[in-house]
Amino acid sequence: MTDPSEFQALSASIGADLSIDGARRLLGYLDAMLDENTRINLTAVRERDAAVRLHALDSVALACLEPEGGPARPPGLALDLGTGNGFPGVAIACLYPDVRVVLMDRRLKKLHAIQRALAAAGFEPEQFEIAHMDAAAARNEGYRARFDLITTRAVGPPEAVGKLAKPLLAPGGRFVAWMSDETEALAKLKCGLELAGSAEYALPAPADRTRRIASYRLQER
Ligand SMILES: C[S@@+](CC[C@H](N)C(=O)[O-])C[C@H]1O[C@@H](n2cnc3c(N)ncnc32)[C@H](O)[C@@H]1O
Repeated sequence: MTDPSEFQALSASIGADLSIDGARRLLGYLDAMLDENTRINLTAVRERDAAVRLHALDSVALACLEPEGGPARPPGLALDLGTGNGFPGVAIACLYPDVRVVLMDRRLKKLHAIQRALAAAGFEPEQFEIAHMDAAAARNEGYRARFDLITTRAVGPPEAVGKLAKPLLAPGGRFVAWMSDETEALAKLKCGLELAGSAEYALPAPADRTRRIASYRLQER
């Protein structure tokens, strides 16, 4: 059973710098989310060791991008678009304790389950905002040009999700997408975002797979 110091070492092994407190908080959330998952379908990954790697470790890979492609400094306001089970949004809060994270999804039941898991794991509610909406409507709901960081994992192809994210990015903000190693990190997305950096990393057993994360910024004209 992976404990916080082991998880901190796993994070370091893929190039992600996570504090011991961040590791403790993230594993606490993972356990609470897996408990919620016994009642509402949040993830198909039910076994803890696999979930530690496929959800928690994969999410902290965000920090592998710094400083080139990711946030050069902790982002002020971040959005996890299509948060589902709370990953990678909750990991952003554990990597950057001063950041406020908007967890957005169109499925209310999932958002309620995330809220219960956050409370059970002892997170301060002020660090999060729960946004129940389709991301396509977010620009008209007060979220236009607001975010320093927008993450998306397992929601759709970067081209499609980038189109939803672009109007929500603040100047200088980054759109970060997770992909399998077979998916190419495109130099430009059709919506007008360009590649700022990418990283490849291997998730250890029992996950055993290579992953890629890519960061995009608004294209300069
Ligand atoms: C497969 S889950 C991914 C969950 C989590 N991000 C992860 O990496 O495990 C995809 C989630 O995206 C949400 N979603 C898909 N399209 C969306 C949209 N346009 N706006 C808001 N949420 C969306 C779905 O409701 C679902 O909860």
